[in-house]
Amino acid sequence: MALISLKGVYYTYLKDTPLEKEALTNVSLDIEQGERIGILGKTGSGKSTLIQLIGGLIYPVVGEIYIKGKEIKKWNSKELCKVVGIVFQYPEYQFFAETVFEEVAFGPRNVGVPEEKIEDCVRGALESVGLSYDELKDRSPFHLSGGEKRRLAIASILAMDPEVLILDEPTANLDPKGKFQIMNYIDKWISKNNKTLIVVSHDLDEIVRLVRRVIVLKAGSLVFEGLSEKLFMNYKKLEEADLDLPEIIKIVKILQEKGYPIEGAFTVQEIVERILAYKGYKSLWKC
Ligand SMILES: Nc1ncnc2c1ncn2[C@@H]1O[C@H](COP(=O)(O)OP(=O)(O)OP(=O)(O)O)[C@@H](O)[C@H]1O
Repeated sequence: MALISLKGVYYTYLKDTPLEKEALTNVSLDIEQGERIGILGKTGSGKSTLIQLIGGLIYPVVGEIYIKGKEIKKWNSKELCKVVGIVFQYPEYQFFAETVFEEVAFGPRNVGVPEEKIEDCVRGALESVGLSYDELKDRSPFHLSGGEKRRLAIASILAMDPEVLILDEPTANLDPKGKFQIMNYIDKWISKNNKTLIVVSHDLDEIVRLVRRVIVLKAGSLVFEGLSEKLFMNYKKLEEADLDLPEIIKIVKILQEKGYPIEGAFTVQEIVERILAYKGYKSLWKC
């Protein structure tokens, strides 16, 4: 039994009004415990709608969603928060507490973690994202740097120890160092705790660093599902979905168009090896 299962899901905003908009069309998807999956798609393709459905914030108009085998409408919202934790886009805009401690403590208190365990919970969550409990606990969340704010927002979800962590554009608007730190901390937390990860992005470069399996949405429909390596050689799916090609895929595309035999090469090393062999040069790695 999959941890999360979507069966023929449709979702329509403002149904039966002149502004009716079908945001998802017949989406079926299984996500297993411990899996890391990326959701790619350009703006308006239905990514946020999909994660709101998985988080039980909205319900399918047609189709069903099962979390741990139980139909999503049958879940109590607090219980579901312990299973699915969502970090929305620009989560720092939703800070409300006066101190970092209170910001992180809100979630675990809300899902019923006993008061005597809250301090450990907050400390552990902050440390998971590289923030010092002792230095920051009494500071205002609003006075942190951009990267620290984003890490704090992620910590406030980690503090609930969800089985599935969903991140919507986790590194949007961060500098390269901030992006790297966030991806690193998420990677470690997921591996150490054997959690399930769903990352939403329009940036394949970012997604493939965290996940192996990718789905691509185009105008609410699932147009690709498979390992990221497959998407790598199948870049037309990305072009079809109007997504920017990552630099490495642009190179693959040029080489393929020029007739280099790189079919089946998935890494930069494999591609270079193929070109060297084709040109009659020795391997850089095997000599
Ligand atoms: N509350 C709403 N009312 C009406 N239409 C909506 C609403 N929310 C989203 N939509 C529409 O549904 C479609 C899917 O939106 P969604 O936010 O899921 O896309 P997305 O892929 O997450 O986009 P982005 O990358 O910009 O966040 C879009 O056409 C959007 O305009």
